[in-house]
Amino acid sequence: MSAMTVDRWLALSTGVGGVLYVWSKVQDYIPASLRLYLTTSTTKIASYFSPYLEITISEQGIERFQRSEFFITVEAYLSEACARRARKLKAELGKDSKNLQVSVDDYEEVTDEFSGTTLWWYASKKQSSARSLINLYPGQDESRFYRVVFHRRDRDLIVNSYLPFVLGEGRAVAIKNRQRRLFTNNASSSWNSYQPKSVWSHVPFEHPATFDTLAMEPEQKKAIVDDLKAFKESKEYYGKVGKAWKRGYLLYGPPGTGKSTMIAAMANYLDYDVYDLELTAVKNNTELRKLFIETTGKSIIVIEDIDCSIDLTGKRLKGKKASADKESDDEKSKLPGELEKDEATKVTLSGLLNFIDGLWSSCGGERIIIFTTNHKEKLDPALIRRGRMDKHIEMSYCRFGGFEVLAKNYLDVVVEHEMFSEIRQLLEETDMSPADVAENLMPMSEKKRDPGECFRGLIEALKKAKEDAAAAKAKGEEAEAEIGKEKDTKEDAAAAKAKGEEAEAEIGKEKDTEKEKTSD
Ligand SMILES: Nc1ncnc2c1ncn2[C@@H]1O[C@H](COP(=O)(O)OP(=O)(O)OP(=O)(O)O)[C@@H](O)[C@H]1O
Ligand SMILES: [Mg+2]
Repeated sequence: MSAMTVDRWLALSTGVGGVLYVWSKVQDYIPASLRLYLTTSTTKIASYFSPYLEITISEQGIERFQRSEFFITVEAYLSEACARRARKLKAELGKDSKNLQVSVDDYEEVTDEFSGTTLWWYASKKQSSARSLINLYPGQDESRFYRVVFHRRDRDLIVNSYLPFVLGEGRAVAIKNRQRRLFTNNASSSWNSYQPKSVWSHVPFEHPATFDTLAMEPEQKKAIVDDLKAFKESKEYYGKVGKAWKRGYLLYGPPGTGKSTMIAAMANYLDYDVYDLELTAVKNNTELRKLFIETTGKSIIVIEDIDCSIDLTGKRLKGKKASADKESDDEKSKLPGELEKDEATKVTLSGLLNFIDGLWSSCGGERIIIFTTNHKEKLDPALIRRGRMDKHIEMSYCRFGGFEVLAKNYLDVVVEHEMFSEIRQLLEETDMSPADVAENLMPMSEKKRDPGECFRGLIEALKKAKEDAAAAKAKGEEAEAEIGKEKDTKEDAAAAKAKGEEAEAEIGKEKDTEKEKTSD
């Protein structure tokens, strides 16, 4: 069948393009009952004679006021794959309100090819059957849809291969075009049961950190990037071995060593959203589960300072048990409000473990979970064992490798500077966080952006930090010696006391023997 004949068929039988446009204009002047009759009758007659089938994808999602994911995906697919062939396009402000997104306009027909078959897509809208008196949003009364038309003989091909293909491609385009987001959990008092997504609020994620700007020893950095790359590309592998497609990282180290910066760099590298989970705002395990279920794939879920967020250590929990009696005495002295507060805060270690393993498996994949802590030793081993936290990354003080990155970032110094050898030496001997080193390399005024000046300042700061550390160490040793001395004195006193008691007992015994003798 020639393209002309097909077009005529389509115009006659399915009412595409211009026909629909004219219909949309005149239908408001026709009484509703007649309009319905005309629509259904023409559709019935047309479909009886037509060798073509059509599939409609409606914009209305399952939830009220929610757009169907399939509709959004088709929109993304068409704007990428077919918009070039359309003559009528529409432009909207896309992500971060900076980019223009161009898509196919309503009533404009575009063709697509798949496995040697031609299909026709067009977008249109129909009046919603339930008209309301008050419209809160523009266009609320209209329901938009996409319709694809194809020959009957291609039914299986379209349903089983083409539509899944459109779904896959559309998702990839939607992810590429989306504005990445940083989510934070809302307090449960503000959750809305009609809007499941209300458990998280979000802002655009625009952290500029990348692995290029992260100060770290190059080999360690490369190992992390390789690990992330392998994870991203291992969908099939995870499926083959029967594991959920997720990975856990524990970032530990002193303050200011770049743990939060590393998370931002990871998100930028993987092109993922970030869910920053504030555990102290979560009342119990049920809330935790709900929060998790509302996260999407291609995301990093972060719990910062895990040791401070929740009482997680086995030791502390055991200690709690032992002192249960004492606690119940304490509770008596608590105010009613305080008791309620304790009752409400019930996220437990096992709840958190379920959050990490149990639900992961049933909620789709491509998620990374990251815990950060300043004190790895305080964490329960169950929480950070391999399989839960697959990779433990130590973020440590700045050494020369990290410094070189900072010198390049902050001062554009890429070649060896005369002061580098002294800085290298000092960095090996002194523990200074990358945050502090960076502070010294960041001149506040444009005029002072002289590398030599900044490096001199850094050397001074490093020397001072070294002296301070030595002084603190000396003080610590002194204090230890003092404690040792006290200990010795105490031990001596205890020994003398014991000796005295022994001697007394001896004298007592002797006296008793003498008494026995005189009584004999
Ligand atoms: N390794 C690093 N590379 C680049 N910049 C860093 C690095 N570490 C720290 N910084 C700088 O110092 C600042 C603080 O770092 P960051 O918040 O990542 O530290 P942190 O380890 O998360 O600290 P905390 O334990 O207090 O949360 C950042 O804004 C960043 O500019
Ligand atoms: Mg941090």
